[in-house]
Parts: sequence; C-alpha cells; structure tokens
Amino acid sequence: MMTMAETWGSLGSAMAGIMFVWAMYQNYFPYELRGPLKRYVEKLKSIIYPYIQITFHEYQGDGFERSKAYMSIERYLDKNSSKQAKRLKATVVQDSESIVLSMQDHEEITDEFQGIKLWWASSQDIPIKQSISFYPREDEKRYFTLTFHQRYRKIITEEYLKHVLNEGKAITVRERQRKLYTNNKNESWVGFRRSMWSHVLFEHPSSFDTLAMEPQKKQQIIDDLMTFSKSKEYYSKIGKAWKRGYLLYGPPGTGKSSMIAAMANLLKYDVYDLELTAVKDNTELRKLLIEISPKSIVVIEDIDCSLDLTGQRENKKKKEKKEEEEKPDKEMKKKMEESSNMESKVTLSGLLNFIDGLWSACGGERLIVFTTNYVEKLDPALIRRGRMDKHIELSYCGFEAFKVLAKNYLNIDSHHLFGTIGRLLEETNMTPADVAENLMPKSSEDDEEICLERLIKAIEMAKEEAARFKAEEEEKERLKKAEEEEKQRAVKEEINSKENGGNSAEEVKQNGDINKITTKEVKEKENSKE
Ligand SMILES: Nc1ncnc2c1ncn2[C@@H]1O[C@H](COP(=O)(O)OP(=O)(O)OP(=O)(O)O)[C@@H](O)[C@H]1O
Ligand SMILES: [Mg+2]
Repeated sequence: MMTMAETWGSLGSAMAGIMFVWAMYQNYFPYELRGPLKRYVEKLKSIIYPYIQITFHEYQGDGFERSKAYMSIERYLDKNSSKQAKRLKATVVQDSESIVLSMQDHEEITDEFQGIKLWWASSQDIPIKQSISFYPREDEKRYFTLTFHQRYRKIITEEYLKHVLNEGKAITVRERQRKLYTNNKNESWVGFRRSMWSHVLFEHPSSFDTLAMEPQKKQQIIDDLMTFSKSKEYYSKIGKAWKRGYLLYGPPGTGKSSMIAAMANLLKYDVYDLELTAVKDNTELRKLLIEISPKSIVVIEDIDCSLDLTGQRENKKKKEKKEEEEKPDKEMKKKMEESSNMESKVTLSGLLNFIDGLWSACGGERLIVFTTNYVEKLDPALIRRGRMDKHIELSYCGFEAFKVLAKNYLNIDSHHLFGTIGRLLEETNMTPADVAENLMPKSSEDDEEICLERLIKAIEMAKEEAARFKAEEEEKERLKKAEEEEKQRAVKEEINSKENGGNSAEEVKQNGDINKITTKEVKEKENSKE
C-alpha cells in the first residue's frame, strides 16, 4: 500500500509531466493541427462529460443595459432559490413592489421540466485588472449557467427556455409598480440623463367598482378590455397591430379621466399622458412613440383643445399678421418668431400616423385613449373605427350610477330618499362629479340622511337653474324671431308700395309730412279765430 508521502510524490510528478506536455504543446505543436486536435478533445470530453452548459450574462451588447433574459431568469429562479439555496441575496428590484431573493454567487439549484432535471448556477467573473471603472457595473460580470444532459438539447432550447422567459416576465409584470409618464419638452432630451418621458408612481385608486355608470355598459367595457389583453395571437392572425383605440366623450365631470385610471388598474398597464402641445413636430411625436413600453395606455386628454389640428396654421398666420400691424418693431418680430418656434407643429396627419401608422405597431399591447368634451368638433378621420375602435359616451348621472356613488361614498344600498333622487335625476342633468361632491360627508355629524337631503336640494336648485336658463333662452329666441319678422314685414311693405302706385317709400313719407303740416296750419288758423 502506498504511503501518504508516496502518493503526494507521484501526484507531483504527474502534475510536472502534464505541465511539461502543456509547455511543449504551446511552444512546438504546429498551429495548423491545433484545430483538429481541439475537436477531438471536445468529442472526448462530451463522451466523458455528456452535459451542455448555456450561460446568460447580466449585461450584453455595449454593457449598458441589463439583459432582459437575465432579469427574467432571475425572477423565474426566485421561487426555487428561496427554497434550495443556502446563501441568498435580497434586492429590491427596480419597479417591483416586493423583495427579490436570488441565489448568491457560486450557489447551485435544481429545476425540473417535463421530468428532466436541470441545474442553474450563478457565477461572477472577477476582473484581474486593478483599475477604477467609471461605470461600476463594468466590473460585475455576473451570469447564470444552465447545465443539462445533451440528450435533452432540443426540448430545453426550444421549450424550456421559452417557458422560463415567459414565466419570469409574467412574475415581473405581476409584481411591478406601475408608472404614470408625461412627455418632456425637447430641450431635456440631450445629455447623459436624456429622457423623453418623466414618470411618477401610478397610484390612482379609481377602479371599475368605484366608477358610476350603468352596470351593463360597464361590464361591456370590462369584457372588451379583457378580451383585448388576451388576444395577442388573434391580432397576429388577423394581421393587425396589437393595439386598440378608445374615445371617451361627454361633459366635464362625467368620469373620463377616472375611467382611464380604472382601465390602467384593471389591466395593470402603465399610463403615458401625452401632452401634445409640448411636442415640437411629427418627428418628435414618432420618437416619443418608440420609447413607449408595451402594456401601456397612451392618453391624449381633451384632444379637441390640446391642439387645433386643422385650423392651427391658419389661425397662427392671422394672429401674427394682426400683431405685426400693431407693433411692427424688430424686437417684437423676433419674440414672435421665437414663440412660433416653440409652438407645436404636430399636424393631423402626424397624429394619425402616430395612432396607426407603421411605427405604431412597435411595442404592441397598447391602448390609445382620447378624451373630449366636444366629440362633434373632432375630425372624422381621427375617430373613425380602426383608429378609435370603441366610442364610449360618459353622460350625466342616472339612477344606476347614483346607486354606485351612494355605495362608495355612504356605504348604503338603499334608503327611503332614493326614490325622490331617482325621479329628480331623470328630470335634471347633473354630472357624477356634482352628485359625488354632495354625497361626501362634510363633517363628522353628516350622516347619510343629511348627505342625501343635501343632494336633493342641489338637484332641485340645478333643476330651477335649468328651467330659468331655458326660459331666458326661449325669450331670447322669441325676441330674435320677432325682430326677424319685423324686418321681413318692412321689406314686404316696401315692395308692395313700389308695385302699387309706383310711389317710393320716401314719397309716401313726404306725403305724410305735407298732410301733417296742413293739419297744423288749419289748427293754428282756428286758434287765431278764437
Ligand atoms: N362616473 C363616475 N364615477 C365615479 N366618480 C366620478 C364619475 N364621474 C366623475 N366622478 C368624480 O368626479 C371627479 C371628476 O371626474 P373626472 O376627472 O373623471 O371627470 P372628467 O370627465 O375627466 O372631466 P373633464 O372633462 O373635466 O376632464 C372625480 O374625481 C370623481 O371622483
Ligand atoms: Mg378629465
């Protein structure tokens, strides 16, 4: 039996032998034969070690952006890591609401897919160079390694990896914090921290449960949205970009903005509130569009006033001309030029392209929502089906909508005053915003009775106001009509008098005057006689 010293001795000489062979190979082995030799070595290796390894690096390309695949794998491995790994790393991932527990470097965990066992390991390359990097992440070369038997190559590369990425993405979406974006002015797009969109966390509490509208109509909208969000395959089958346009119209305070928030909360989408007047031109609009992430709602509020899309240029010219006439000095002209440069040059065609041009297809899974108080003012091209697929009218508060508000604000389903309110709401136009304001308790003593009575008073006042307004309008209309009739009568009279006798109106008037003079003279004579 070999002693310990002998074992170490033979190991040492074996090592020395290997190093000698390696040095000989490096120095003297012909370069042309190295390729074939390597191939044989790889074959030999695969016989002894029949496993395949795939690595997924954290940073790819130019190294500035975290690889999406790496992030998805990290989230996917989360569930196994927390159960199996002994050393875990806790991080609060950007945009996520929860803490992510991922395995520490050099830990290994197992996963199973269709009965196949796989191994995932997390590793890190430590750079040898002793330099200070401007970008810290340049030094952190982390990667995941997936190991599996070569027998399963097809199933792993074709099915398992897809499954991992989809699962990871789904977890990210489930747990991410949603954001509300608004577009920046062009000047802030330059420099290191360039960004076209600024954001805050989206925390609007509105939901379809709190939205006051007819239950049937509400359900229709919910169904429409849910169908859209699950129709990726359907849209690609019919050859349409995966997006849908909604036009919300109705008087102020009827819940248009609240509905957008409810949509975002239902689908868990981000909201991009596009301020058209801050967009310089169509090119800029396109750039903004390609920066929008999928799973988002692009909103243009009050589309009728955010940009005078059709008459804009004409009006601008008129305005400039008028101002020029008033103050023709050079200083003023310069100022005017500057302000006209700052004004938005987005055209209707630019906006139409934004909605359904070729560029609009990038990203996918996107809703575009326009809101307006005056639907009749909009260009028909802008709201035709295909662009704005669903038109939703949000109108004055009906009894069904009131019941939702009463439940939200006072937590009541019925009350003896409901009947009166229902009848009054049928006769009067009152927005849900006004109803809501009256239902809201104003002090701790305000119970449901007080709030409902306040609402009744408010509706009655609104009814009186509406009746007064109607009467005034009718009176104005009557006066206008009377004036019109008077004018027509005068014209007719003139024509008639011309036709009968050929006397002009002037002549008739003169005759009248002569008659008056004669009467006056007769009277004077009678007086002198007396
Ligand atoms: N249908 C509704 N359901 C629930 N609350 C509503 C509804 N309509 C209005 N409200 C309430 O009134 C307020 C104003 O509503 P919202 O901002 O959604 O109106 P809007 O239609 O967008 O008005 P505008 O046309 O002026 O922008 C909201 O804060 C909300 O509390
Ligand atoms: Mg609004």
